[in-house]
Amino acid sequence: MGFMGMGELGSVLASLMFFWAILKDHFPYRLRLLIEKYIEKLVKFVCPYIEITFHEFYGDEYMKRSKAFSDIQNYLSTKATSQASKFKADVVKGSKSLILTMDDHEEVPDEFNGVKVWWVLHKHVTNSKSFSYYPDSNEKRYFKLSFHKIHRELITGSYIDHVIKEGKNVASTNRKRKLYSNNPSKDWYSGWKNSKWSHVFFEHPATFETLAMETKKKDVIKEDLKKFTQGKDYYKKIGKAWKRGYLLYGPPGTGKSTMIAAMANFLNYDVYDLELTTVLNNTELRNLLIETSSKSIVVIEDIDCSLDLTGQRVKNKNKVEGNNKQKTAPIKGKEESDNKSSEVTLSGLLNFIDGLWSACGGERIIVFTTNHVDKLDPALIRRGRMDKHIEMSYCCFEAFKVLANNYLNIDSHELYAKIESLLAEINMTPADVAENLMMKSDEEGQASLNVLEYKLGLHFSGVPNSLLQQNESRLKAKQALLQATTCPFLFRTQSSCGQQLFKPLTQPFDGAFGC
Ligand SMILES: Nc1ncnc2c1ncn2[C@@H]1O[C@H](COP(=O)(O)OP(=O)(O)OP(=O)(O)O)[C@@H](O)[C@H]1O
Ligand SMILES: [Mg+2]
Repeated sequence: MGFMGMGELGSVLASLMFFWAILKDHFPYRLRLLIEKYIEKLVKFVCPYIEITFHEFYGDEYMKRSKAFSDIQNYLSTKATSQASKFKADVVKGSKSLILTMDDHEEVPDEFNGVKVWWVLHKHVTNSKSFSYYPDSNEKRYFKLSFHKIHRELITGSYIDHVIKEGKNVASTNRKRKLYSNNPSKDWYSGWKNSKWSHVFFEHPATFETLAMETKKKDVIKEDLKKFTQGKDYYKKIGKAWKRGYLLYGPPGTGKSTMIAAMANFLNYDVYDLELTTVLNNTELRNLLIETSSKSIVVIEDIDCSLDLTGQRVKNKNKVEGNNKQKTAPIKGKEESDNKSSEVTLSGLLNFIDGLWSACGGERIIVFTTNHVDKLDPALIRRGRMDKHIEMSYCCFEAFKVLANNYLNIDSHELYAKIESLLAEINMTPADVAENLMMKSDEEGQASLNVLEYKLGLHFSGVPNSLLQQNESRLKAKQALLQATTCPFLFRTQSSCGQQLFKPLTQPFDGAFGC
């Protein structure tokens, strides 16, 4: 017999209970207890279903919201949309979108390993006059899970765990991610709460799809990240802390910071942007890192600039040898006005990377970026500390195609062959290419009104200074490339407008080159 078939019996019992609730005060106390005992037995006998309740709050005065309740709520929000007919829409703080949850008393069925269960959200209103910190303490909500008693083991053993785990997953994909930056230690205890990190919501749009890089290289990185996130048991088995270090290196404008944003978006992790120049010593560093949460990327940008990592060991050695009690000041040009020098050392950083900090569990990725990989102490970047070294290099043709697709929405163009050969010849960063392909929105607006203005909108940002130092033939090649990369923009604009608003430029203007 299905659960719904039990419905009639259930309603008979419910009516019985209803009348009992009205009449019970007229019965003597002992008789009342006896009747209640038999009613309970009767219910158990005719109804082979078990019910488990999960209350929203627990505790008497200092009520705490139950984590299990919110996990179940999240889990059921995915089921409710396909199964229930009445919903409640909620804007949950820190969540990306509106969350649909089942309405009160709405029943949502679910199935697990072929076993059917039913969830209902109930509301219980009490007339209690007791004082509580919870504003709506007279209204108590709880989920009721019903299932056949022959499945007791399966449901209590694995189904509830499954619900809680899935609920947590839903919460983590729904929540808005955060970008944290470390505060100077003098501000840590100034407010009413501990504030080592301050945060904003992380809304960087970069993804691996929009990242200009060879597809193969991107796939390797994505695979590596995926393996890491799924590797909890593996890391436990081999006795290593669950962390992974990446070193991104390459010239400015090759997409190192963009790659970090793409990683964070891919993994759905928070980002901790650690500014080492404001960290005074290793203890502060440790305190900061201990407060990072699991599922996060800790980023230290431009390590070669923020710490004199190469010289640190030598300096320390000199200090010991010369018995010099003076403090080393490894950070270059830092906080002179503050009159405090940072004592963060290479070994402090290494110890943390090596796993003392990671002992507080949770999956963490640490990313270092640098423009000068050759400047770094080999001890810092040896394998095992930085598990993966990723070179971000100048724009290759494949990367150019990604950018052209992002910015101009085109997959091919007659100029592509020319661009390909030019890119093989000269070094141009993806940032340079992107700048040339980008429509400047202000000018774009005016463009629809005035063709001449529109032409100015095509004006790309001049020739970089570094070019002037290059020899003449390379300069020419670069100019030709700038010209070629800009042309698809002209062509696209013509076709998308449906009519020829303007002819492709024939005259160079403002140092730029016409097609
Ligand atoms: N590989 C890339 N894919 C897509 N866009 C890129 C790429 N590289 C650079 N860009 C564009 O150039 C801009 C600058 O790139 P980004 O800040 O990531 O460079 P960087 O390598 O971190 O430079 P720096 O070393 O100066 O910090 C980005 O906003 C992005 O629009
Ligand atoms: Mg950067």
